[in-house]
Amino acid sequence: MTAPVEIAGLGYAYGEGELRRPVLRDIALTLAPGEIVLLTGPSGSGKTTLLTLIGALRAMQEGRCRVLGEELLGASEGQRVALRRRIGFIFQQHNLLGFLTAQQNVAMSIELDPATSERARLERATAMLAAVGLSDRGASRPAQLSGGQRQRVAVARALAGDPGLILADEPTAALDRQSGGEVVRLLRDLAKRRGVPILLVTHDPRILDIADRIIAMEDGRIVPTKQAEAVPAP
Ligand SMILES: Nc1ncnc2c1ncn2[C@@H]1O[C@H](COP(=O)(O)OP(=O)(O)OP(=O)(O)O)[C@@H](O)[C@H]1O
Repeated sequence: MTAPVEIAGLGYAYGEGELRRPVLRDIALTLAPGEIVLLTGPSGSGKTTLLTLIGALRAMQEGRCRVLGEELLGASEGQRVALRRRIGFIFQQHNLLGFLTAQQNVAMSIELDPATSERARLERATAMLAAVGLSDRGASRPAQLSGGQRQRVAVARALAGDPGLILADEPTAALDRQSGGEVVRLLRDLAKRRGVPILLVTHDPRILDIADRIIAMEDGRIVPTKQAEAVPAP
């Protein structure tokens, strides 16, 4: 069986001609089913760019990147859009729609196939909100919720589509310790119960302990982490 994410020799540059600036070089990374990998590193080291490439949010330039069985190098926009529907995205800015209720925001990510009635979608959204501890807030709009509650709605939305992979960019940065801990526990449960791998960009030292593996980036490359260096030889 192939891994949910397999990357080799990935490179990426912004700009063209004289303005061309490489920001990712020779990246290799594999995620196993259910694995939680934290991606750390200084600002500007390329973490978000890597996340958006894996999430098929931008077109690949160089190397191999196979995500949920799809090769992204040379993939069409249509193929990338189809793949994005199979990925749950959680960003620091939760990107909830302000004019929709929490329940409607979550229901949005449930595939619009003809077999799923609107009622079934809303019921599933309600169940997902209950799973993140917000069963009584389905009718609230984002502005009526706390930062932690909004981020939990974003988690419910990312999970509602039954994703094969979760990509999260600083999901706890704006949260206090308790809310951040809750969000992280929800993600860990999902990874372990359903075998969904999670790649999570973070600067938040409070959540390092959920990781199966921590990788660090520096200047566009993956570098050995202190933790890995600290592991004694067998
Ligand atoms: N759209 C863009 N056009 C040109 N350069 C960009 C663009 N987006 C990012 N960059 C540059 O690419 C480099 C990597 O940025 P990226 O956002 O991937 O880093 P990061 O590690 O996620 O940083 P941070 O931790 O601050 O979010 C930075 O030097 C950044 O200025």
